Amino acid sequence: MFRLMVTDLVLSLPPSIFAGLFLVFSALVYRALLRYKESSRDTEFGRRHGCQPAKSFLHYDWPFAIDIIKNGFGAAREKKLVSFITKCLENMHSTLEICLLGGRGYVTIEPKNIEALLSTQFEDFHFGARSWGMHAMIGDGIFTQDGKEWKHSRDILRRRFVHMQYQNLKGFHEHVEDLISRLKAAAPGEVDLQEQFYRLTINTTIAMILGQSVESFKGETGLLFSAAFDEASRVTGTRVRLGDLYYIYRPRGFFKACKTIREYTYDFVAEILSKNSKGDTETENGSFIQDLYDDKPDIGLVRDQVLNILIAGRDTTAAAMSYAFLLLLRHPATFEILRSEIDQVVGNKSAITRTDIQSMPYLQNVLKETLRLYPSAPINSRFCRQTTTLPLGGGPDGQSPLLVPKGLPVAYSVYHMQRREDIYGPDALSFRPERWDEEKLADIGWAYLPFNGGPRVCLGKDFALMLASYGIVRVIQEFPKMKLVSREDTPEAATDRHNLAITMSSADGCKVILG
Ligand code: HEM
Repeated sequence: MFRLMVTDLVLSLPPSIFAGLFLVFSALVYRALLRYKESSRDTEFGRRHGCQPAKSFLHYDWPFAIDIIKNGFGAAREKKLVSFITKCLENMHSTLEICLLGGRGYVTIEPKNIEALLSTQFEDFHFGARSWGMHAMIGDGIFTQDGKEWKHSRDILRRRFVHMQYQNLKGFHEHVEDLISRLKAAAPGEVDLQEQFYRLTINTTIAMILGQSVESFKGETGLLFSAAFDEASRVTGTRVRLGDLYYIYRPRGFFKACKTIREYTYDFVAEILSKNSKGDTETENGSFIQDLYDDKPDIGLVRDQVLNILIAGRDTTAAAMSYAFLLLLRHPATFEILRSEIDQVVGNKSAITRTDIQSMPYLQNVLKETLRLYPSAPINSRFCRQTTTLPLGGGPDGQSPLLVPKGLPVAYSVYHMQRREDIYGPDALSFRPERWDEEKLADIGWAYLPFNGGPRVCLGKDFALMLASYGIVRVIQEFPKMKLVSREDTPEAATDRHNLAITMSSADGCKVILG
């Protein structure tokens, strides 16, 4: 009876609908066949490369791992997402398979696998969905591009960065002294250093890229721009974490914030280009923008590239400086060693040079150790471009390769890798800058990676380390007696709450009494 009804229905359909249904059905069958063919090709590929199934799997109790998603969102609300992820990774092998909402992927904290992702098998992986979530804020630029477009952007920008590397640090002076004046105005009271460092890094990064004094950013424009930038970065961080579901998160105010920063940046770029064309540029740094424009004469594209560098440069360096102070002030003996190194090398001198910084090995160790415990980009990911393997993580001992089919995401956590006791020793969680003088860390290689490695290694590493060093030296010279507002006994306690967006920062800031 049912069969007859269906036959009647089909025969009563106009021929065009019938043809349409037939096409859809054929397409579905074709896709299923293709998937089947691909997966048998992948299995064959895995067999040839000695791949074994993953040793560890993310444990969940509810179907589709909904409990993990729910608890993860809860932890993020309480600023405890990093600790939540730490718990999930506990007692696991260094590479594990996860399956969330039916989507499979790997998470790794294994140096060899991370080296494969970022360097030795660079061509097998790309950014994938990560870039889509960033697009509304920063458009197309070095941070969102892949393949040929990325390579082109990188070549152009690298030339500018290499050039900057040989500059003395005079460009930082004005902005660091502005910071010191703001702190002096607040002394001897309480101040959140983290907020102040954000202001310092946005000013210096803008000055470096736009090549003119930041006068135009001072006052209301600068504040509006910074507030919009904060809001847009915060939302963009969550959109990036949502992968290809990024578009479902669109809180009120987000698109307005994106519009504000995009319009302001467009105007700044246009103004500089117009000044350049009249021969009116204040410093030779104006050529940063000019280089980009000469390469592709489209102000919108130059604007996007500028925003890409801003997002890469602002939060990362400010967070590193804040965590450095949090750690130093919880370890007064370490603070004292650094203070006395500063005293010996530069005394009260305020114009710090590159040579001064290079003569302070303890300061370099402090920054290295800070970025080990709190890497600014703690968790990152890549998507597989073509079916490949990861060197480790498969088989009963986790020593066999793993098959990575095309399209699969692989997340890597530098944060957790840099805290591994089997690599850094039983005191891996302690802040101990001296460890960097020990021989066993001399060949640390891919197990220390705050600036990434391989072809996409951070372009601003030298800039960031010089600025952070300069800022730390000046703040300690001026306020050698500063104290944390709430001094916890355990070094980790107060920094345990983090904002995890694209970068990580202390959710409670770095509140100090300047003394
Ligand atoms: C402590 C400070 C910093 C840290 C820890 C840091 C870390 C990183 C990391 C981990 C990446 C790789 C991201 C990825 O491929 O997924 C990266 C890329 C990048 N960084 Fe930094 N960064 C810092 C400061 C800066 C600064 C100050 C600038 C510029 C002013 C900058 C410019 C860039 C650029 C342009 C890229 C993209 C490189 C590419 O994809 O080819 N960074 N950074």
